[in-house]
Amino acid sequence: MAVLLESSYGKNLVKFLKVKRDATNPKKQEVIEATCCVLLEGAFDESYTNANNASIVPTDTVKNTILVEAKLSDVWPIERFAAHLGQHFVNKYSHVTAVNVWIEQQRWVKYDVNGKPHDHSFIHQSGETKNVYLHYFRNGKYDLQTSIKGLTVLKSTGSMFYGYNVCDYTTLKPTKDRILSTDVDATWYWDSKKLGPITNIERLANAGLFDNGYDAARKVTLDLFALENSPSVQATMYNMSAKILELVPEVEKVQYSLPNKHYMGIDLSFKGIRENNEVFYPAAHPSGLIKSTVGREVKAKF
Ligand SMILES: O=c1[nH]c(=O)c2[nH]c(=O)[nH]c2[nH]1
Repeated sequence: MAVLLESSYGKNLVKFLKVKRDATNPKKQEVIEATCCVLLEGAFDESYTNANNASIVPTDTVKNTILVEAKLSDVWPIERFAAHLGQHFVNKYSHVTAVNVWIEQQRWVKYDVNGKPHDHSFIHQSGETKNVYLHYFRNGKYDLQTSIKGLTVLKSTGSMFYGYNVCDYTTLKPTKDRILSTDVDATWYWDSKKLGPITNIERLANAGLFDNGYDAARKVTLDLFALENSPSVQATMYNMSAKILELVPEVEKVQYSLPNKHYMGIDLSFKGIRENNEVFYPAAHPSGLIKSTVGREVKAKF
Protein backbone atom coordinates (compact mmCIF):
# COMPACT_ATOMS: atom_id res chain seq x y z
CA MET A 1 0.00 0.00 0.00
CA ALA A 2 1.56 3.32 -1.08
CA VAL A 3 1.29 6.46 0.98
CA LEU A 4 1.70 10.08 -0.16
CA LEU A 5 4.46 11.51 2.04
CA GLU A 6 4.80 15.04 0.68
CA SER A 7 3.36 17.16 -2.09
CA SER A 8 3.32 20.69 -3.41
CA TYR A 9 2.32 22.12 -6.75
CA GLY A 10 1.89 25.41 -8.56
CA LYS A 11 3.35 27.39 -11.47
CA ASN A 12 7.01 27.82 -12.29
CA LEU A 13 8.71 30.33 -14.60
CA VAL A 14 6.03 33.01 -14.42
CA LYS A 15 7.75 36.10 -15.79
CA PHE A 16 6.88 39.78 -15.74
CA LEU A 17 8.50 43.16 -16.10
CA LYS A 18 6.93 45.98 -14.10
CA VAL A 19 7.53 49.69 -14.71
CA LYS A 20 7.31 52.25 -11.91
CA ARG A 21 6.86 55.87 -12.97
CA ASP A 22 7.97 58.76 -10.77
CA ALA A 23 4.88 60.68 -9.57
CA THR A 24 6.28 64.07 -10.61
CA ASN A 25 8.28 63.00 -13.68
CA PRO A 26 6.68 60.03 -15.51
CA LYS A 27 9.74 59.65 -17.80
CA LYS A 28 11.80 58.87 -14.70
CA GLN A 29 11.26 55.16 -14.19
CA GLU A 30 12.38 52.01 -12.43
CA VAL A 31 11.88 48.44 -13.64
CA ILE A 32 11.73 45.01 -12.06
CA GLU A 33 11.99 41.92 -14.25
CA ALA A 34 11.16 38.81 -12.27
CA THR A 35 10.67 35.07 -12.71
CA CYS A 36 8.38 33.54 -10.11
CA CYS A 37 7.60 30.07 -8.87
CA VAL A 38 4.71 29.55 -6.43
CA LEU A 39 4.00 26.09 -5.01
CA LEU A 40 1.07 25.42 -2.68
CA GLU A 41 0.90 22.89 0.15
CA GLY A 42 -2.30 21.79 1.89
CA ALA A 43 -5.30 19.47 1.73
CA PHE A 44 -4.64 18.32 -1.82
CA ASP A 45 -3.97 14.63 -1.05
CA GLU A 46 -7.14 13.34 -2.74
CA SER A 47 -6.03 14.82 -6.05
CA TYR A 48 -2.99 12.54 -5.95
CA THR A 49 -4.43 9.44 -4.25
CA ASN A 50 -8.06 9.41 -5.44
CA ALA A 51 -8.02 11.34 -8.73
CA ASN A 52 -10.32 13.89 -7.11
CA ASN A 53 -9.52 17.34 -8.51
CA ALA A 54 -12.03 19.26 -6.38
CA SER A 55 -9.38 20.79 -4.14
CA ILE A 56 -7.01 21.81 -6.94
CA VAL A 57 -6.57 25.53 -7.52
CA PRO A 58 -5.33 25.14 -11.11
CA THR A 59 -1.73 26.11 -11.75
CA ASP A 60 -3.17 28.40 -14.42
CA THR A 61 -4.99 30.28 -11.65
CA VAL A 62 -1.73 30.50 -9.71
CA LYS A 63 -0.09 32.07 -12.78
CA ASN A 64 -2.97 34.56 -13.23
CA THR A 65 -2.73 35.47 -9.54
CA ILE A 66 0.99 36.24 -9.76
CA LEU A 67 0.44 38.53 -12.76
CA VAL A 68 -2.69 40.29 -11.42
CA GLU A 69 -1.06 40.88 -8.02
CA ALA A 70 2.13 42.13 -9.73
CA LYS A 71 -0.10 44.78 -11.37
CA LEU A 72 -2.17 45.61 -8.27
CA SER A 73 0.48 45.58 -5.54
CA ASP A 74 3.88 47.15 -4.92
CA VAL A 75 6.69 44.80 -6.00
CA TRP A 76 9.57 46.98 -4.69
CA PRO A 77 11.55 45.45 -3.05
CA ILE A 78 10.85 41.92 -4.26
CA GLU A 79 10.72 40.55 -0.67
CA ARG A 80 7.53 42.63 -0.23
CA PHE A 81 5.94 40.95 -3.24
CA ALA A 82 6.91 37.46 -2.01
CA ALA A 83 5.25 38.21 1.34
CA HIS A 84 2.17 39.60 -0.43
CA LEU A 85 1.80 36.46 -2.57
CA GLY A 86 2.27 34.15 0.43
CA GLN A 87 -0.48 35.91 2.36
CA HIS A 88 -2.78 36.08 -0.66
CA PHE A 89 -2.85 32.30 -1.21
CA VAL A 90 -3.24 31.44 2.47
CA ASN A 91 -6.00 34.03 2.98
CA LYS A 92 -7.92 33.15 -0.19
CA TYR A 93 -7.93 29.32 -0.03
CA SER A 94 -8.81 27.83 3.36
CA HIS A 95 -7.28 24.44 2.50
CA VAL A 96 -3.84 25.91 1.70
CA THR A 97 -1.58 25.30 4.70
CA ALA A 98 1.68 26.74 3.35
CA VAL A 99 3.04 28.58 0.33
CA ASN A 100 6.49 28.45 -1.24
CA VAL A 101 7.49 31.52 -3.25
CA TRP A 102 10.73 31.75 -5.22
CA ILE A 103 11.44 34.94 -7.17
CA GLU A 104 14.49 35.61 -9.30
CA GLN A 105 15.02 39.29 -10.13
CA GLN A 106 17.17 40.32 -13.07
CA ARG A 107 19.76 43.02 -12.49
CA TRP A 108 18.80 46.03 -14.63
CA VAL A 109 20.99 49.00 -13.67
CA LYS A 110 20.60 52.58 -14.93
CA TYR A 111 23.65 53.71 -16.89
CA ASP A 112 25.25 57.15 -17.05
CA VAL A 113 24.47 59.49 -19.93
CA ASN A 114 26.08 62.95 -19.82
CA GLY A 115 27.52 62.12 -16.39
CA LYS A 116 24.32 61.03 -14.64
CA PRO A 117 22.12 57.93 -14.50
CA HIS A 118 19.64 58.06 -17.37
CA ASP A 119 15.98 58.26 -16.32
CA HIS A 120 14.78 55.13 -18.10
CA SER A 121 17.68 53.31 -19.81
CA PHE A 122 19.23 50.28 -18.19
CA ILE A 123 22.04 47.79 -18.69
CA HIS A 124 21.25 44.15 -18.03
CA GLN A 125 24.04 42.89 -15.80
CA SER A 126 23.30 39.42 -17.02
CA GLY A 127 24.40 36.49 -14.99
CA GLU A 128 23.71 38.22 -11.69
CA THR A 129 20.31 37.95 -10.03
CA LYS A 130 18.70 38.80 -6.70
CA ASN A 131 16.70 35.82 -5.46
CA VAL A 132 14.12 35.59 -2.72
CA TYR A 133 12.61 32.49 -1.15
CA LEU A 134 9.64 32.58 1.23
CA HIS A 135 8.03 29.62 2.96
CA TYR A 136 4.93 30.93 4.69
CA PHE A 137 2.73 28.75 6.91
CA ARG A 138 -0.93 29.25 7.86
CA ASN A 139 0.06 29.34 11.55
CA GLY A 140 1.97 32.56 10.81
CA LYS A 141 5.50 31.14 10.84
CA TYR A 142 7.73 31.90 7.88
CA ASP A 143 11.26 31.54 6.54
CA LEU A 144 12.54 34.35 4.36
CA GLN A 145 15.85 34.34 2.52
CA THR A 146 17.47 36.73 0.07
CA SER A 147 20.36 35.78 -2.21
CA ILE A 148 22.81 37.17 -4.69
CA LYS A 149 23.56 34.63 -7.39
CA GLY A 150 25.84 34.66 -10.42
CA LEU A 151 27.98 37.66 -9.46
CA THR A 152 31.23 36.69 -11.19
CA VAL A 153 34.39 38.34 -9.83
CA LEU A 154 38.11 37.95 -10.37
CA LYS A 155 41.17 39.45 -8.72
CA SER A 156 44.54 39.13 -10.39
CA THR A 157 46.57 39.37 -7.18
CA GLY A 158 45.90 39.69 -3.44
CA SER A 159 45.13 36.02 -2.93
CA MET A 160 47.28 33.31 -1.37
CA PHE A 161 47.03 29.65 -0.50
CA TYR A 162 49.72 27.95 1.56
CA GLY A 163 50.12 26.02 4.81
CA TYR A 164 47.59 23.36 3.82
CA ASN A 165 47.78 19.64 4.57
CA VAL A 166 50.49 17.96 2.50
CA CYS A 167 50.50 14.20 1.92
CA ASP A 168 51.55 11.67 -0.73
CA TYR A 169 48.56 12.74 -2.89
CA THR A 170 49.53 16.44 -2.91
CA THR A 171 50.84 18.08 -6.07
CA LEU A 172 49.59 21.65 -5.46
CA LYS A 173 52.35 24.23 -4.92
CA PRO A 174 51.87 26.82 -2.19
CA THR A 175 51.47 30.40 -3.41
CA LYS A 176 51.42 33.91 -1.99
CA ASP A 177 50.17 35.42 -5.23
CA ARG A 178 47.46 33.81 -7.31
CA ILE A 179 44.38 34.67 -9.32
CA LEU A 180 41.12 34.27 -7.42
CA SER A 181 37.80 34.04 -9.23
CA THR A 182 34.33 32.91 -8.25
CA ASP A 183 30.62 33.15 -9.01
CA VAL A 184 29.17 34.55 -5.80
CA ASP A 185 26.19 32.69 -4.39
CA ALA A 186 25.39 34.37 -1.07
CA THR A 187 22.21 33.90 0.96
CA TRP A 188 21.15 35.76 4.05
CA TYR A 189 18.41 34.29 6.26
CA TRP A 190 16.16 36.91 7.83
CA ASP A 191 15.40 36.36 11.52
CA SER A 192 11.59 36.16 11.55
CA LYS A 193 11.58 36.62 15.34
CA LYS A 194 13.18 40.04 14.83
CA LEU A 195 11.06 40.92 11.79
CA GLY A 196 7.83 39.97 13.57
CA PRO A 197 4.61 38.79 11.89
CA ILE A 198 4.57 38.64 8.10
CA THR A 199 2.28 41.68 8.04
CA ASN A 200 5.30 43.69 9.32
CA ILE A 201 7.17 43.10 6.07
CA GLU A 202 5.25 45.92 4.37
CA ARG A 203 6.42 48.42 7.01
CA LEU A 204 9.99 47.05 7.06
CA ALA A 205 10.14 47.27 3.27
CA ASN A 206 9.00 50.91 3.45
CA ALA A 207 11.72 51.56 6.03
CA GLY A 208 14.33 50.21 3.58
CA LEU A 209 15.37 47.10 5.53
CA PHE A 210 15.52 44.75 2.54
CA ASP A 211 17.19 47.23 0.17
CA ASN A 212 19.74 48.16 2.83
CA GLY A 213 20.40 44.48 3.59
CA TYR A 214 20.93 43.72 -0.10
CA ASP A 215 23.21 46.74 -0.60
CA ALA A 216 25.22 45.83 2.52
CA ALA A 217 25.64 42.17 1.53
CA ARG A 218 26.68 43.07 -2.02
CA LYS A 219 29.08 45.81 -0.90
CA VAL A 220 30.66 43.64 1.82
CA THR A 221 31.15 40.81 -0.68
CA LEU A 222 32.77 43.05 -3.29
CA ASP A 223 34.80 45.15 -0.82
CA LEU A 224 36.29 42.23 1.11
CA PHE A 225 36.95 40.31 -2.09
CA ALA A 226 39.02 43.26 -3.34
CA LEU A 227 40.60 44.52 -0.12
CA GLU A 228 41.63 41.36 1.73
CA ASN A 229 44.90 39.62 0.97
CA SER A 230 42.91 36.41 0.96
CA PRO A 231 44.53 33.45 2.78
CA SER A 232 41.86 31.11 1.34
CA VAL A 233 38.33 31.13 -0.01
CA GLN A 234 37.28 29.66 3.35
CA ALA A 235 38.71 32.54 5.43
CA THR A 236 37.42 35.22 3.05
CA MET A 237 33.86 33.89 2.93
CA TYR A 238 33.80 33.63 6.73
CA ASN A 239 34.92 37.27 7.05
CA MET A 240 32.25 38.37 4.56
CA SER A 241 29.56 36.50 6.49
CA ALA A 242 30.67 37.94 9.84
CA LYS A 243 30.62 41.49 8.44
CA ILE A 244 27.10 41.08 7.04
CA LEU A 245 25.91 39.77 10.43
CA GLU A 246 27.52 42.79 12.08
CA LEU A 247 25.91 45.30 9.69
CA VAL A 248 22.41 43.79 9.49
CA PRO A 249 21.11 42.75 12.93
CA GLU A 250 17.90 41.33 11.43
CA VAL A 251 19.92 38.63 9.63
CA GLU A 252 20.18 35.35 11.52
CA LYS A 253 22.75 33.52 9.37
CA VAL A 254 24.67 33.91 6.14
CA GLN A 255 25.48 31.20 3.66
CA TYR A 256 28.05 31.34 0.86
CA SER A 257 28.65 28.78 -1.85
CA LEU A 258 31.73 29.76 -3.85
CA PRO A 259 33.39 27.88 -6.68
CA ASN A 260 37.14 28.43 -6.82
CA LYS A 261 37.50 28.91 -10.59
CA HIS A 262 41.05 28.00 -11.41
CA TYR A 263 43.36 29.88 -13.78
CA MET A 264 46.35 27.67 -14.48
CA GLY A 265 49.88 28.81 -15.29
CA ILE A 266 51.01 27.76 -18.77
CA ASP A 267 54.39 26.11 -19.34
CA LEU A 268 56.11 28.12 -22.10
CA SER A 269 59.60 26.71 -21.36
CA PHE A 270 59.76 25.23 -24.86
CA LYS A 271 60.31 28.87 -25.98
CA GLY A 272 62.93 29.46 -23.32
CA ILE A 273 60.42 31.43 -21.22
CA ARG A 274 61.14 30.56 -17.58
CA GLU A 275 58.90 32.99 -15.71
CA ASN A 276 55.25 33.09 -16.88
CA ASN A 277 53.04 34.68 -14.29
CA GLU A 278 51.17 36.67 -16.92
CA VAL A 279 49.39 34.32 -19.30
CA PHE A 280 46.98 31.82 -17.73
CA TYR A 281 44.66 29.14 -18.94
CA PRO A 282 41.04 29.45 -17.64
CA ALA A 283 40.23 25.90 -16.58
CA ALA A 284 36.71 24.84 -17.57
CA HIS A 285 36.83 22.11 -14.94
CA PRO A 286 37.22 21.02 -12.26
CA SER A 287 36.65 23.91 -9.84
CA GLY A 288 36.91 23.97 -6.09
CA LEU A 289 33.58 24.39 -4.31
CA ILE A 290 33.58 25.89 -0.85
CA LYS A 291 30.45 26.35 1.27
CA SER A 292 29.79 27.77 4.71
CA THR A 293 26.94 28.90 6.93
CA VAL A 294 27.79 31.46 9.59
CA GLY A 295 25.40 32.37 12.40
CA ARG A 296 25.45 34.30 15.66
CA GLU A 297 27.06 32.90 18.77
CA VAL A 298 24.39 32.06 21.34
CA LYS A 299 25.43 33.55 24.68
CA ALA A 300 24.84 31.13 27.58
CA LYS A 301 22.38 32.53 30.14
CA PHE A 302 23.40 32.22 33.82
O1 LIG B 1 41.20 28.88 -1.15
C1 LIG B 1 41.41 27.68 -1.37
N1 LIG B 1 40.83 26.74 -0.57
C2 LIG B 1 41.02 25.41 -0.74
O2 LIG B 1 40.51 24.55 0.02
C3 LIG B 1 41.83 25.02 -1.85
N2 LIG B 1 42.23 23.81 -2.33
C4 LIG B 1 42.99 24.05 -3.42
O3 LIG B 1 43.52 23.14 -4.14
N3 LIG B 1 43.11 25.39 -3.64
C5 LIG B 1 42.38 26.01 -2.68
N4 LIG B 1 42.16 27.32 -2.43
